[in-house]
Amino acid sequence: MADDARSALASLPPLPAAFLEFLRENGLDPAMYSMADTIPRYIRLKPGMEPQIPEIESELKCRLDKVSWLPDFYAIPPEVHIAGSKAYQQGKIYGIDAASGAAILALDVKPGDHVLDLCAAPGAKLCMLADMLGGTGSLTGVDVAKHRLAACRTMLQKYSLGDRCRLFVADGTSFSILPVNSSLDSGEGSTDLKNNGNTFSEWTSKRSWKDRQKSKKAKIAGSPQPTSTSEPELIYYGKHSGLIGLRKCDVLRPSDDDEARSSGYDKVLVDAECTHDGSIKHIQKFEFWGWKTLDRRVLDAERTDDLLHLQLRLLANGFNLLKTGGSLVYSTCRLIISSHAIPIVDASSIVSHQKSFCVTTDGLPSNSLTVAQNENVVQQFLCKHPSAELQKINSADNWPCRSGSIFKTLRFDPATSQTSGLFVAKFTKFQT
Ligand SMILES: C[S@@+](CC[C@H](N)C(=O)[O-])C[C@H]1O[C@@H](n2cnc3c(N)ncnc32)[C@H](O)[C@@H]1O
Repeated sequence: MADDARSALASLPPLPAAFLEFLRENGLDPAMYSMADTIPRYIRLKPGMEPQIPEIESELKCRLDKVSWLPDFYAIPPEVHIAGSKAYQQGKIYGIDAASGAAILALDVKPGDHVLDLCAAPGAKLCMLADMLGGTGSLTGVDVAKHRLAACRTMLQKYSLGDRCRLFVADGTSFSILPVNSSLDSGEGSTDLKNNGNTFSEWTSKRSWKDRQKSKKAKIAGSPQPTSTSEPELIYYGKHSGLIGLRKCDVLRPSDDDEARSSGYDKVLVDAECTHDGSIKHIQKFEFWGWKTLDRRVLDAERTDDLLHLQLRLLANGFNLLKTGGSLVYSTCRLIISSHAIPIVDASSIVSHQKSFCVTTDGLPSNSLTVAQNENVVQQFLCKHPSAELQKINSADNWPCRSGSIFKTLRFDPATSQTSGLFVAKFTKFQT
């Protein structure tokens, strides 16, 4: 252990034995948990705001250090808060970790793409996706938590990025609405748009009587989260999202896998739900919450295993909605925790249809739970989806990350990348 790390570890309150054991089993250095204070905070500058850097620096009272490997990203000291600043309130900057920015770049969004963000809230990545699309294509954000998705809506509007977006409260494991099909007859621009409630008219935040009744009922019933069988709820769509003038029944029609292969999304992001507790900054919060809650909130086997299955189902459904030739990026916070490793699938059974697949131990213990929760999800997914292939992330050559245990996957380690840490895998769908 380096001297810096040792002295940083000495300044930490004692970590509970169960957690130290977990770290040991996973080949993780406890010193990483003292690092959160030294990892910079990252902001992304809205394109076109570069001339305003001196003004932003003087307002935040710190230098904006350009991140050489990531366009429009700047590092600032971790203690600087941006939320109270004018630059933030006026939508010139937003906070997003550099590794998250890399996951978006990995998607390689092109003008005109139809993009799906299946776990969109609170929306930093969604905003970056909208920026990359500019005034082209379409962006669909989905999240199961309505209040979190409402925060996305606020963000899109604040940064004037919502024009081509639509936001659905829905369960991402079963969401099946495809991008707006250009063959549908849109009445946009027509003078006699019939607003009879069956077609989309311009979006308004005012809710209809029917919607208000529905949410009243939901409140009485305790506002249940959408389940895989509930209908998706559209809570926002932009002026140029292509919906205006279309019949609701056409747009909201569930699709099947065959249809998605030809008319699905060009790009899909599955930034899956994780415990969050794996990120260094989150683990540090237990210092304040009390280490006793760590067992219940992080190391609880049932909860974390449920999460693993959720990640797999989100990935599988995101892939179903991808069109042939399209790309999907799957990302999770790097260190997610389960008390039961899913058995590693025999690589030879995958090699038969995944020639590029290759497992290396990569310095991690073979029973590593971080591997179980990241690479194993990828492995299990590849086993079940013969039309999926891992893709090399070309832009990653200059990134401060390393290969994951599966060839072509990436890991951003906090210590070496100076980010909060992320696991990233990119897939493409080919014709079977
Ligand atoms: C890691 S966060 C996503 C962060 C987001 N991509 C961003 O950049 O701000 C994971 C999100 O997944 C959502 N989620 C959890 N289960 C889901 C499900 N079944 N369907 C859709 N979203 C889900 C959570 O509500 C949470 O907002």
